[in-house]
Amino acid sequence: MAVGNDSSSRQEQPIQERRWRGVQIVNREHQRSRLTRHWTAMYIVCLHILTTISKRPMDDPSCPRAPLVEFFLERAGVEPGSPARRSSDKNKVNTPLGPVCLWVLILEGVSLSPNNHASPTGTSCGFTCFILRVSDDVMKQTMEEAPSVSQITGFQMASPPHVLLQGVSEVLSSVVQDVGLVVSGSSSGAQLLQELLSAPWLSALLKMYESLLQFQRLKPSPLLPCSAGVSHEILYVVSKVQRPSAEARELFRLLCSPHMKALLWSHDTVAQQDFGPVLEPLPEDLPDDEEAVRIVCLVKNNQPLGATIKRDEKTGQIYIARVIHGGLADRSGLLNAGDLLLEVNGNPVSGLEPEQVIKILVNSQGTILFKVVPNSSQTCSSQKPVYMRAMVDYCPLEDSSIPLPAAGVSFCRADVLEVVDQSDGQWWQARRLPTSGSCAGLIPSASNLKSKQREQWWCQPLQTHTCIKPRESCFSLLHLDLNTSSSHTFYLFFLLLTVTLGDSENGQAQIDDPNLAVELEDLTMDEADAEQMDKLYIAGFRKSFRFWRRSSLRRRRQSCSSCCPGNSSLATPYEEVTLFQRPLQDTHRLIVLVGASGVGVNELRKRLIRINPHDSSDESRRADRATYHFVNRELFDHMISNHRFVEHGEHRGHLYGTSFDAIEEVLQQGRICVIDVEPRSIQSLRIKTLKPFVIFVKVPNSDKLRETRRDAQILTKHGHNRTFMEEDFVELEETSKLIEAKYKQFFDCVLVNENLHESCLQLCSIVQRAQDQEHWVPVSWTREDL
Ligand SMILES: Nc1ncnc2c1ncn2[C@@H]1O[C@H](COP(=O)(O)OP(=O)(O)OP(=O)(O)O)[C@@H](O)[C@H]1O
Repeated sequence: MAVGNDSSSRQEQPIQERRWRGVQIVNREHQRSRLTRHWTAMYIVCLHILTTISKRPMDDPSCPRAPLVEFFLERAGVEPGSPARRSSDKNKVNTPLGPVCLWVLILEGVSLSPNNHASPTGTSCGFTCFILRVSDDVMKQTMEEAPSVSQITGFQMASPPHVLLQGVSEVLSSVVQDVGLVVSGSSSGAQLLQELLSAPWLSALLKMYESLLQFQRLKPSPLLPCSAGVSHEILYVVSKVQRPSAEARELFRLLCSPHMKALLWSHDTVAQQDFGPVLEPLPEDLPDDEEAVRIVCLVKNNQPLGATIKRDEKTGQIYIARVIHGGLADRSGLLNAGDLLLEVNGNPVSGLEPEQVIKILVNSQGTILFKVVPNSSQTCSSQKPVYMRAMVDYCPLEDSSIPLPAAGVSFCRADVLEVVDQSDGQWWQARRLPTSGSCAGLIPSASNLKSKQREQWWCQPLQTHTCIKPRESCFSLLHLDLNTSSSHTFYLFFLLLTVTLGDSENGQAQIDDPNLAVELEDLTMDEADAEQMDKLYIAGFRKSFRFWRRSSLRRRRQSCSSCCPGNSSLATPYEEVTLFQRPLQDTHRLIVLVGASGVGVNELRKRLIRINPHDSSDESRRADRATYHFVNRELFDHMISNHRFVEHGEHRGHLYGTSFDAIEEVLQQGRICVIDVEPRSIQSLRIKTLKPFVIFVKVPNSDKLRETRRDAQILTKHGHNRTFMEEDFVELEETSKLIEAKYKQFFDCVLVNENLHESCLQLCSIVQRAQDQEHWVPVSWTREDL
């Protein structure tokens, strides 16, 4: 250690003597006691300063510690940059520079261990307090009783024995011993002492001491934390101002308010806490294949844990089977599928049945501690959500195979599901839209759902298949066709109804699309035949077609498509969908109306046409007359075999149909095409080029139905109109229910036809929204490659 500047005498004199040469002159008794008092006073001054400022950071330029350290080191004869300045140097404490080093250590926030080992723990606060206390005792002794060196030496004996503080006592006693030695030694340092006492640094120190004492008096506690202390300082300063400004007064008022005081106090209290747990560093020689165990602590609240477990039947070990997206376990980010579960709340779980583990979990209160071995092959699953339209209904509570019924998501047909995880082949994780919470749930995967449906189908009691027609009726149908094939009266009836909407007749409805089309009906056949047919049949075609539909629907009421595993809902339990909004330059979406016969589909469509604002145009005139295409039987058959009909049928020997070509033609003209079809035809219309928007016209409740249709006319099975009877209402309600039950998954919108006028306005608005707003459509309609 380099000490002092006196290089010439350094060789001969012991370090101790050189260090304390300034006090070696004092050898008389009175001088000794005076000296002792002064040194003690200096100690007290310094220790007060240290106590006050020891909480301030060393690199704070406003902190007086740095110059203080410099000062003490200089006085001690330590050269700048010498090892003595490194406070963490353990060996410096017991050297003759002990007191200086002690100060330096304290100044730099270093505490001493009982073995005088300096360690940079930064917890010197209590330590300096102790010194202050001891120093007060010392001051009392020295100033009032003028104690001798030996008395001072003895203070450490009087101090409370405290193992942690012994090191401090020893250091202090060594200082006193040093002083005692130099005092008893022969020296002529009176002059030096005088210089020392009259030195400007000492007066500066005393001034600091006084200021600090004043500051100390302002503070409620010697360890007042920072911001509260600053606030007190400000208050003190403001209170001394003669004529405080309005801002100063406001500041004073604010700082005096109990809320602000409490806030600052809370801040300081929290800021002083050391919240981070100090963990042992990992041993460096840890083998690479060492299994790291993770301790996961979750606080149980009202929501479920959001994870399922499984047992490896071979090893008996319990694994996390899946973590539910958005659930408690998922949000913690600490539990993953495939993690090996070792303990739950200290209970080893290996070998237990999953039910037993669940019991432990259920019985746990508050905090649950898991000990897991993380799944090393865990791949970060960042699956993009996929949106699926449910084509079937599902209720987890009725499904005994679901791993966690409480985590199951129930859904009905037409619901859109946000599928967030498909990593498990059997159980996906999804949210039903619009979602109410962030937590996903379990739904059966498509393959799982299909196999469930198949199982269900096989379990059903054997039923007569109404879909299989007796041979006889097939022949009779054929007979009919053959009968009529010889004549020219085989007609293809293109029924296309398209409307242009705008100001309604009474000005209540408006759709600003001039392209919304009118009813379009064309007749194509030989001029002469066409003229003849026009006279004979046009008035009846529409009615006949409706009648055919009506009777065919009745025949199919007992459809067995639901009991056949090959039907569409079994083939695709989910349909992937995406949000789609028609680009302005694209053709309009086809509007499809479906509903039970007699519910008012025809009436609504007709009214839709009538509120067409372009009444001066050709289109409105054409709206009043049907347009038919007449073709010969050969072409009709050809079109059937090429699936060019949306639907086709026969009534009284005539063949009718609605063709795709005609629909596309209307759409290509930039018009909106509105058609009404049998519900079973919806599926054939669901193609990319048409992008149909399906509106289900539903019956109102029983009372309203009977009330509103009191004067309405219904088409009977004999083909004539009459007022509604009770049996018609019953049939209408039943059919409506059946259609909804069977085709709900295809409906984009449901319109309850209660009040005719209001329903019509609603329909206008729905048609407009279908064209202008975003809706879920099958992804296949939006993909370029398909
Ligand atoms: N909301 C309503 N209030 C009162 N009467 C209505 C309402 N909707 C329709 N009607 C009347 O009910 C009768 C049957 O309506 P419409 O002919 O439109 O039925 P439909 O569904 O087209 O049946 P079909 O296909 O068998 O012709 C008509 O007289 C019609 O005016």
